[in-house]
Amino acid sequence: MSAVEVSGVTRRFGAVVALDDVSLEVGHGELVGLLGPNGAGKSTLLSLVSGQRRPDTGVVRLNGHDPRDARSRTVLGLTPQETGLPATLRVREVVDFVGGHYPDPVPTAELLDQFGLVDLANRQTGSLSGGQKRRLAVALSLVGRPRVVLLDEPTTGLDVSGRTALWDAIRAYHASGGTVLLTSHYLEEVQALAERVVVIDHGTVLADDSLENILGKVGARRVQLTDAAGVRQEHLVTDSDAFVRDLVRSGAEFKDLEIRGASLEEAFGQLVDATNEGAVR
Ligand SMILES: Nc1ncnc2c1ncn2[C@@H]1O[C@H](COP(=O)(O)OP(=O)(O)OP(=O)(O)O)[C@@H](O)[C@H]1O
Repeated sequence: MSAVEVSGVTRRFGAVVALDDVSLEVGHGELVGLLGPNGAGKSTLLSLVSGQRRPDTGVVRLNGHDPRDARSRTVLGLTPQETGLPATLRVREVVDFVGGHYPDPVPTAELLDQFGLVDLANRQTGSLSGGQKRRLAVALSLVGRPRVVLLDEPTTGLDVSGRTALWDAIRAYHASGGTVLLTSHYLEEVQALAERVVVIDHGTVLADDSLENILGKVGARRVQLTDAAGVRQEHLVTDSDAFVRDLVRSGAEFKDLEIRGASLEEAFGQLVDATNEGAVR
C-alpha cells in the first residue's frame, strides 16, 4: 500500500480540464517533487490527495483510504499555497493551538527552534513578514508528526536563508521517515530536495522519473541547423555528438549548424512544451 495513490484521475472546473487522466503513486518515505508551470494542475492534485476535492473520475487514496474520510487524514500534514493565520494570536499560541489537535505533537519550543521562529514566538502573526508567515505555515503542517506531508510551493516568498532553513527542516522530516509531496515552479528547489520528480503540465504527467534521469534530460544541448528547405530547425538533445553523426549519416542536407548548452530553464521549458515528440532525448 502506497502513501499516496492517484489512479486515472480527471478533474474539471467547467470547461477547464485541470487534471486529465493522471496516475501517480508515492511510496512511504519518498520525497517527490511535483514540478510544473502556473495552471499545470499541481494544487488541484494536492487538493484531491488532501480530500478537499473529489475527482470527477478515477481513484485517490491516502495510505489506502479515501482522503474524503476525516479519519484517514489524521496522518496528513498540509501547507496550502495560502494560509490564513489568526492575526491577533501569537506565534507560540498558534503552534500550541494546532498541536493541541494531535495526540503526540512536536513540543512547541522544539518546532519553533527547527523553523528559526524562536525569536518570533511572542509576536502576533498579523505582524509577521510574508516569509515569516510562510515558515510558520510549513511548521504547522509538521506539528502533529504526520506520516505524509503535502507542501504547495513551500518556499515562495522566502529569501535565501529562509529557503535554506526550510529545506533543512523538510529534509529532517524526510530523514525521520516522513513522506513528502511538494510542488514547485523551481527546478532548483526540486533539485535540492527531491529524489523523484514528476513534471506536470496542462493536467498531464509529462515525466515521472528519478531526479538523476530528469537532470539528464535537462542537461540537454541545443542544436540548430537550417535544412534543405531553408527552414531553421532547433533540437534539444542529450548527446549532440551522436545527433550530428546520425544527421551526417542520414545524408540530409543542412547548413549553419550551431551547438550550445541549453540552460536549465530552456531545457525544462522544452520538456514542458514538448509538442515536438522526441525533442528531448
Ligand atoms: N476552483 C476553480 N475554479 C475554476 N478553475 C480552477 C479552479 N481551481 C483551479 N482551476 C483551474 O485549473 C487549472 C489548474 O490549476 P491549479 O491551481 O491546479 O494549477 P497549479 O499547477 O497549482 O498552478 P500554480 O503554479 O499557478 O499554483 C488552472 O487552469 C486553473 O485556472
